[in-house]
Amino acid sequence: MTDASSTAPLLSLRGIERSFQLGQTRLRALRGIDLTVAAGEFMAIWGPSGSGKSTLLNLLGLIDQADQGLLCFEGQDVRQLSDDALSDCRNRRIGFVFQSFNLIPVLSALDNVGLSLQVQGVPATEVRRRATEWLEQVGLGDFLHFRPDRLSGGQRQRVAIARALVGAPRLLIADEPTANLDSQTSREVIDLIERLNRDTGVTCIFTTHDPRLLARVPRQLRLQDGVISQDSYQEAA
Ligand SMILES: Nc1ncnc2c1ncn2[C@@H]1O[C@H](COP(=O)(O)OP(=O)(O)OP(=O)(O)O)[C@@H](O)[C@H]1O
Repeated sequence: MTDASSTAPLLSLRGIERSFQLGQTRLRALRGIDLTVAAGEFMAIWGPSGSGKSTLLNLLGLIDQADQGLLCFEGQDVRQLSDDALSDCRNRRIGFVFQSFNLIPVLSALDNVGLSLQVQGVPATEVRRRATEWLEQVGLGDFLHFRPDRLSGGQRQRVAIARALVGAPRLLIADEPTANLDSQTSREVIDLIERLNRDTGVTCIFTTHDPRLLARVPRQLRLQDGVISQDSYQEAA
């Protein structure tokens, strides 16, 4: 990352376009997105099915690249990064949570959370210490040795959140983290993400279909037909 990273917003998007070719037609999933996200924000992206939420989240998580426009992560234009630098940025600075949890079924909660640190060559005692600490943070201190099939959906998502944050990323990206959970558990998961955002300062961005989950979220970005139709920050300004 460049020297600009200390003062720049975490994410800055200008004129972002993303299209997909479907047979003869070109589908414009994002049609000119301008967005600035400061470090430490907690933001929900919501809106109808097909409005471009996942497409935008994939760009913010550096999983996908725009066809047009400028996207800077910590002040760095991501188009200027080599594939290796982009992967390194994604692996070290961004944690991901998915709607279907994506835990490894044969590993305990502790090993699921510690795996990425182990792969990075962190010593085993340190891996264990940090994974235990994170599982305690998400309220699963009594479930360290449970495999995913012995955990409820809400508990699995908590393991996934611990796994996403154990490497101390700058950004947590969660694509519909509550889609497979009942409404009470969904609220608990969003409350947990909100507390972790407050306590650790990690920037958190998640997508949802469910407007009932927005009450605790300071910034709400509504997408419709590939454009931002509402941004609660701009309305408040
Ligand atoms: N890889 C792809 N190939 C072709 N079309 C795609 C692809 N990804 C997304 N699209 C299209 O782009 C548009 C936006 O999709 P996206 O998944 O971002 O919407 P969404 O708001 O996340 O929808 P949902 O709430 O149903 O998940 C949709 O019309 C979708 O069909």
